[in-house]
Amino acid sequence: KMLKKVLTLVLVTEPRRVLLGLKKRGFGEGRWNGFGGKVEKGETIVEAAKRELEEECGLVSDELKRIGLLNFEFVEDPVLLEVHVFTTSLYKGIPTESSEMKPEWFDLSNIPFHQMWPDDRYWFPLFLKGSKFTGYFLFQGHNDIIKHTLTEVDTL
Ligand SMILES: CNc1cc(N2CCOCC2)nc(N)n1
Repeated sequence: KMLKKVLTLVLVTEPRRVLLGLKKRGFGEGRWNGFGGKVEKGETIVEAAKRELEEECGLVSDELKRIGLLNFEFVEDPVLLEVHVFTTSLYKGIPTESSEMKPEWFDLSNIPFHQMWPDDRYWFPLFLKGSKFTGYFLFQGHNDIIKHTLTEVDTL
């Protein structure tokens, strides 16, 4: 039976831009991504998403919208990652570099997919057009997707 790790991912948007952070260490180091991480004991998934957003880039948001549920498996690792994806355009604060992330705004026509997790090429277009989605990605290492499913859904 697979061990499951519940994680969060928050994408902050402005009309023609999305805020991404360059991961400075640890899992996904060197890749641009939304903000997020682990769900601690005693907090809900949304509370964890809000906490990680503030810890990683200094933004506070009261209104996170659930847009996706992604499951990641790695051939050589028994832990399944269950990533809850959120987005918001309502926030307070200025994006600020942290020990974990260096934040930068990207024009929607210039997303740095070559420097992101490879699965993002699949689901980012659904996120950008406002769809909700569920997906599964089987990785070999951290760069190769050997199998995936991705479905647009009406409700998560
Ligand atoms: C494996 N592919 C992933 C993983 C991931 N994250 C895992 C760690 O927590 C934050 C989100 N995020 C993306 N875009 N792709």
